[in-house]
Amino acid sequence: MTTTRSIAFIGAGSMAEALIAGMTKTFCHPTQIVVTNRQNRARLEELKRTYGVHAAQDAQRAVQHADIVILAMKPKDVAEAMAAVAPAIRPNQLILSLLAGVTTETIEQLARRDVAVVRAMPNTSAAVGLSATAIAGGRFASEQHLETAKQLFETVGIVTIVPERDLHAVTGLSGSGPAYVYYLVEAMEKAAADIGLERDVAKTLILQTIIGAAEMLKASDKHPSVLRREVTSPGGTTEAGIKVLEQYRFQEAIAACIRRATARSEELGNALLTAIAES
Ligand SMILES: NC(=O)C1=CN([C@@H]2O[C@H](COP(=O)(O)OP(=O)(O)OC[C@H]3O[C@@H](n4cnc5c(N)ncnc54)[C@H](O)[C@@H]3O)[C@@H](O)[C@H]2O)C=CC1
Ligand SMILES: O=C(O)[C@@H]1CCC=N1
Repeated sequence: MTTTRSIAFIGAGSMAEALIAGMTKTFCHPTQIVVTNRQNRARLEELKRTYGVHAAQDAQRAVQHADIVILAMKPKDVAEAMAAVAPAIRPNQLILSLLAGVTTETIEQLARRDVAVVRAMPNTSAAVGLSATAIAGGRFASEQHLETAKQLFETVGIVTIVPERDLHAVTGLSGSGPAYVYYLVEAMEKAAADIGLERDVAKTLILQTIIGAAEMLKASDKHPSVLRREVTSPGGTTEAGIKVLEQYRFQEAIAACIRRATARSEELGNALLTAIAES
């Protein structure tokens, strides 16, 4: 656990909380973190009570004293947030952006100075130490900055360094990915109720099925299609079920979903650029 760094969060929503929950276990002491937010004082108090972090109303002051500034507001809110804190940003700080679709170049522009920016795309499984995070460095980010960001996100899961152009695809795949899995579980729970299984029994079985399948994927070198075939007895139940998924073009639906989420990431970045140009 590091003892030297102080970290300021701008934005105190679900992603900030997921990161705080993970980081305070191994990366830093809760008192090294200060959380700021727009308006919602009750939310700050809640995070303070739950994790022992500091909470502050004055974002500029929080940024002034931070080594690492984590941007955790929605992309549409970043221009306003950065306008408020930009005067306090120092060249030796590291700005870590979690924002979907927003490039490091845009963040540098909003910071109004040559500052190290690392763009990260974690996911909410950070809350249980299992995020799949990808990071990319901006123009002024050194290897050391990337290493610091890597260490930070490694406390909440696995980290991979990618070229920045890949981050839109990462966002559509693993940033949004937990939601796709939850959607599958929702569908399985509804189906279980329809076929008459008791809710708690179904929930336990579904959860263990998901965990078991994930562990199998991790433990074996086999392609998912091979693992699927191992479940599928000729003329059996799985074959009958999978045929229905094929009729509903399940794989096409997933591909279209990930393509659309990836495109949306680009749109979010472009919409912000348009808003900045018009302001
Ligand atoms: N939720 C997720 O699964 C993931 C989210 N992200 C990114 O993380 C960022 C945050 O997402 P969530 O936590 O889901 O959003 P959220 O809506 O839960 O939280 C955003 C927070 O920012 C605050 N905020 C808004 N304007 C502000 C301002 N001007 N100054 C300070 N704080 C301000 C809001 O009050 C809110 O507490 C987004 O940019 C998103 O793209 C990245 C990976 C995964
Ligand atoms: O839905 C979103 O825009 C954010 C980015 C990735 C996950 N949640």
